[in-house]
Amino acid sequence: MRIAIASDHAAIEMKAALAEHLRLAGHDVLDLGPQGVDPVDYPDYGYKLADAIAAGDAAMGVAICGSGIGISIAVNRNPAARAALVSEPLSARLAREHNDANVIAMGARLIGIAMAKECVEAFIATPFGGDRHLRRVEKLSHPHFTKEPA
Ligand SMILES: O=C(CO)[C@H](O)[C@H](O)[C@H](O)COP(=O)(O)O
Repeated sequence: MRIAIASDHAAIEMKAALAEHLRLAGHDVLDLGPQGVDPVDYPDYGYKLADAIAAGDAAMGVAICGSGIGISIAVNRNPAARAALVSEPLSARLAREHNDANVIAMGARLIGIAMAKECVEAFIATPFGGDRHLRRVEKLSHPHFTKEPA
C-alpha cells in the first residue's frame, strides 16, 4: 500500500522510525517531510499530507506532531481526509472500522515509538465496517454548517 507520512520538528525521530517500519513491512512510503530538525509549522505538513490523500497519491496517511492535535486539525481541514488522533491500538482499530479514517495522527511527545508502531499496524490491518457506519461517514464528506458562518 502507498502510505504518506508527514510531521513537524517535534516528531522527526518518530517519523523516521515509522517510515522505516512501514518500508520493512513492504509498503511504499511517501515521506512528505520535513527532512531536517529546524522548527516548522505543523499546518504546512498537515496540508501536504491531506493534499496527497485528496490527489490519490497515497491510500493512507500518518500525521505526527508533538501532541498530534495540531497536525490532525490541519489534515481534517480537507474534506477528503479523515484523520483520527489516537494513542493506543483499540482507537486505531475503531477509527478504521467505524470511521473509515484514512489518516492516523499521533503525538510523538505523548507516546513512544513502540506504541506508535502498534497503532499504525492496527490502523492498516483493519478494514472499514461499512453498513450503518457508511451513512455516518458519508455525512462527513463535505463541510457542514448548521448555520451559515457570520
Ligand atoms: O500542534 C501541536 C500542539 O497541538 C504540536 O504538539 C506541535 O508539535 C507543537 O505545538 C510544537 O511546539 P514547539 O514548542 O514549537 O516545539
